[in-house]
Amino acid sequence: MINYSEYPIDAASTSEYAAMIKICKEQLRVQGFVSLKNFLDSRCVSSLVSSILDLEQLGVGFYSTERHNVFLEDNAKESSSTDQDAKSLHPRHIQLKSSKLLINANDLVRKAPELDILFQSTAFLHFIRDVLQLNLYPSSDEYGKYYANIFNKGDGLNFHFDRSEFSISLILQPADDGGRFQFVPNSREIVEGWSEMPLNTKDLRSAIAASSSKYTLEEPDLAAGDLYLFRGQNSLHRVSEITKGTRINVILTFNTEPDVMLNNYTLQKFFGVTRS
Ligand SMILES: O=C(O)CCC(=O)C(=O)O
Ligand SMILES: [Fe+2]
Repeated sequence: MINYSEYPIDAASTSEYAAMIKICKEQLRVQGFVSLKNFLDSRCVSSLVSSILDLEQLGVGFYSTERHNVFLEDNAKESSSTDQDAKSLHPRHIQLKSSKLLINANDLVRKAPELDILFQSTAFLHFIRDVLQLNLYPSSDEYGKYYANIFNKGDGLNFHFDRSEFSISLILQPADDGGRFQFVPNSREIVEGWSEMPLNTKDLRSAIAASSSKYTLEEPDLAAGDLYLFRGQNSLHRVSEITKGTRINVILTFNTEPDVMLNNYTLQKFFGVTRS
């Protein structure tokens, strides 16, 4: 399942393990992002993709479509305060659209047992603890401990800063066109200073170029089987609109406290479930 020859997460006392952790930590420190190419072997990826697509075919999953600003904050109060604010093109006032289909852990567990094995694996837990340098606990939320996101044509996750400190994601299938993961490391400050929110890659590049040269737009090549860890709180990012094919990824949820549960708002809005 895991490509242990390249990623010896099961051999924590070896120098190869130490070297791998060092590289991951350094990339995370500099960019807030690290990807591990081919973390899952191709058999495991194919099996997960077909299980997830079968579930989608059966009508399992919740399609959410929402509007949000880059800060994922409610701006209703500010935008109604003055006419000028209402006309402002400042990122805080621009509502962006995101949509995707989500299949929760409860629906995945029987069809995709590999995910559960990976999620429960102590070697994997120790590995992400070592890279993120945090005492992490696997989520015990029956819906949110892991979940698949399926992006079809027209779907995407528009520009935002995450609310959570970090995310751990497995890419199972990139889109045939579009669906690019793009991010601007440590960009919160410049984005807050923009008078106009760029809405596409070209305008984003110009807006970045107009500020200090220390900012860059990163667009890592993410392929099937890659694992990535991302600190998304201060780095503007998105999954650009899918223009061809289907993008599938799985989010694995680890928290800095044990027994964290998703709140009802998130469960209803993105998972389409209410806890019984
Ligand atoms: O799907 C991805 O690769 C990124 C997802 C993301 O940015 C998020 O869930 O906040
Ligand atoms: Fe995000």
